[in-house]
Amino acid sequence: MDNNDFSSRAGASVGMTADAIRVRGGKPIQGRLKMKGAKNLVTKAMVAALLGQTPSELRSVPEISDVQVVRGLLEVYGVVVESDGDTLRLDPANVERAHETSINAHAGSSRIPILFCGPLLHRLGEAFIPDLGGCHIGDRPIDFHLDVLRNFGAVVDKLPTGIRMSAPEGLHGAKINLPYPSVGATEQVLLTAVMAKGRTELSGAAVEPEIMDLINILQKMGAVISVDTDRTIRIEGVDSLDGYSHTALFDRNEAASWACAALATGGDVFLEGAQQPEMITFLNVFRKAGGAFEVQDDGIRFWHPGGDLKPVVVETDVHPGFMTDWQQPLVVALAKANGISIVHETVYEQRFGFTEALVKMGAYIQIHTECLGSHACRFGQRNYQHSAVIAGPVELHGADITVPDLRGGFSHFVAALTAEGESTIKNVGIIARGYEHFLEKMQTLGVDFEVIG
Ligand SMILES: CC(=O)N[C@H]1[C@@H](OP(=O)(O)OP(=O)(O)OC[C@H]2O[C@@H](n3ccc(=O)[nH]c3=O)[C@H](O)[C@@H]2O)O[C@H](CO)[C@@H](O)[C@@H]1O
Ligand SMILES: C=C(OP(=O)(O)O)C(=O)O
Repeated sequence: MDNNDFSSRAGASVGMTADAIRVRGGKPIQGRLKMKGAKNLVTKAMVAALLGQTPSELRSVPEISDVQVVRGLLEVYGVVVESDGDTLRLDPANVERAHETSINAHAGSSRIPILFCGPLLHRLGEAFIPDLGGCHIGDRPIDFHLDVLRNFGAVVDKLPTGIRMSAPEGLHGAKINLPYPSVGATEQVLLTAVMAKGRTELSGAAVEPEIMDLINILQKMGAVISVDTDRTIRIEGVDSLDGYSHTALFDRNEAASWACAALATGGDVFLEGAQQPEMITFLNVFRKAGGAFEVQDDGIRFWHPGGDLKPVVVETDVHPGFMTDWQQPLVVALAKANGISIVHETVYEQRFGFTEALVKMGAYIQIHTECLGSHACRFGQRNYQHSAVIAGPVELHGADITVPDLRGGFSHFVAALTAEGESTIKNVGIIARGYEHFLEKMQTLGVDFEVIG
């Protein structure tokens, strides 16, 4: 499936019919937006419902296309999914009767199918996983996932169309050490270990807030999980789990995106539902770059307080570091800062493709293969273009842009908001993967735009 097909399908699945928009920039964004549950938690929470003997209820579910994709997958497996406003009720009672192990229909649209393995192996004894989707920001291998599953006793066969798995002897607890604190692989361990026979010890785990919220959910279901301060997670397998009732953690990535949009445009936004603990690292960088914020009980206000924006040196990292999904809109604000900034991307090897469009719009950005942050990362000696030097301040001008991926697309949109003149942005449907009611939010914030395709 090419990106344009996916873009329009993604947007249309959540009522975003636009595929191209024209934006007239140069106006600060202003207004109040509500942050719903995190894309990176909600989709996994939906998979967790497969493990329950009784129905689950998930609240604050955003209307984004990644949620639709996972809903479609669950329905293929016989899970009955009902929505009422932003609440989902997921009933897995029919999974054994439906006994569907092939989810080819959704190949290529999301990375979540790989997380179905553990729950399906527990429930059905087998699983088939097609080629995965998600943003094209590096190779995104699944070797850690497959190693993890083999450790639990799964038999893995790679086929030309995907991966077939079975667990002839059932799954048993394991001692696992991740070579890198991968978010997905940590979730794979959690979703598999909770019902594996015996104990699992995972060292080198990722501890992102979305993972902690998934642990909250699994504990509500009856799982026994402890997290140590040294990235070790211990799980005692149980024989059965119930459904859960849970309000999803807010989307800190969406919040950071709109905060950067306010900074870059000289604007002022109040993000209802945003919370400080999950954003501490972002808030520090936002302040150092010249932004102002105020934490309130019901959300966080972000604004540009006037004066020059300041250059910063940032290294993306696993939590509690600066999240890789935050750097793209920040780069646009840094293009407007007075001086030279550096962003060293240490999580994905190819996450600066989006800067080409910014350069076309007048930004001064150079990408280097060297590690320009404070420490050498996995990509330093491997010829990956993973450090960006951004010199400002520059005035951006409008351009014709095609959205390459979710966060890169959002940064193009921010660039168009700050630019002199008009920009046309194509492939905007991809933005609906992770940003709820994007066009409506643009209206709320006073953006001058029209849908052109
Ligand atoms: C749906 C979701 O939650 N997506 C998030 C998740 O992606 P995702 O879970 O895919 O990201 P990972 O944390 O697994 O990836 C981190 C790094 O580990 C590497 N790796 C990962 C798995 C593997 O089997 N082998 C391997 O080498 C990846 O190529 C990457 O370089 O965490 C990322 C890092 O916070 C975020 O940017 C994504 O928004
Ligand atoms: C990389 C991202 O998502 P995914 O892992 O779903 O592609 C993202 O949200 O920026």
